[in-house]
Amino acid sequence: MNAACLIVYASMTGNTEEIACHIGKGIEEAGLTVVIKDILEIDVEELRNYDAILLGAYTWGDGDLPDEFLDFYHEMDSLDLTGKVAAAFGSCDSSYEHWGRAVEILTEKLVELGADVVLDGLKIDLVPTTAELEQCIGFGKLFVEKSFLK
Ligand SMILES: Cc1cc2nc3c(=O)[nH]c(=O)nc-3n(C[C@H](O)[C@H](O)[C@H](O)COP(=O)(O)O)c2cc1C
Repeated sequence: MNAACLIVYASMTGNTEEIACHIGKGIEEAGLTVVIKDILEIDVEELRNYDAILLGAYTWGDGDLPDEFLDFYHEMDSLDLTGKVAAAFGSCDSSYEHWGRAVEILTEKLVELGADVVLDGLKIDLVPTTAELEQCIGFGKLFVEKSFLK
């Protein structure tokens, strides 16, 4: 397998970043290479270079995407993601009414642009526990299995 995999995340206090890194670990353990980028260091055009795209964001405001994700989110509309596999993830807080809504917003955008979303979005409450970090690794492995080992 030599599929190219990209993880893009937004993280204010580090939780979603930690989730991203562990999903990346799972993808690598499943045999693929992965590039992990902060939302602030990527241009939307780069998505064209990858076969697999995972987008991660914490939920902000009242069930919103983080502000730093908004430009990228709107610029994504110039892309056709048909033929690519994808998934979304993020840290959130179940004490809020719109729990992890950002994960759903990203999933909906990926579907709208034609990507094949192979897994339900992964929502982790606040700081991931050791068990949840294992779950993130498992999510990465399952993503590869569902995407490339069918
Ligand atoms: C002002 C504010 C608004 C938030 N709104 C929501 C929300 O609507 N839904 C939710 O699930 N979490 C919400 N959160 C919780 C964050 O998503 C949560 O703290 C998350 O762990 C932050 O992830 P990060 O470490 O990757 O930045 C909010 C947090 C803050 C500070």
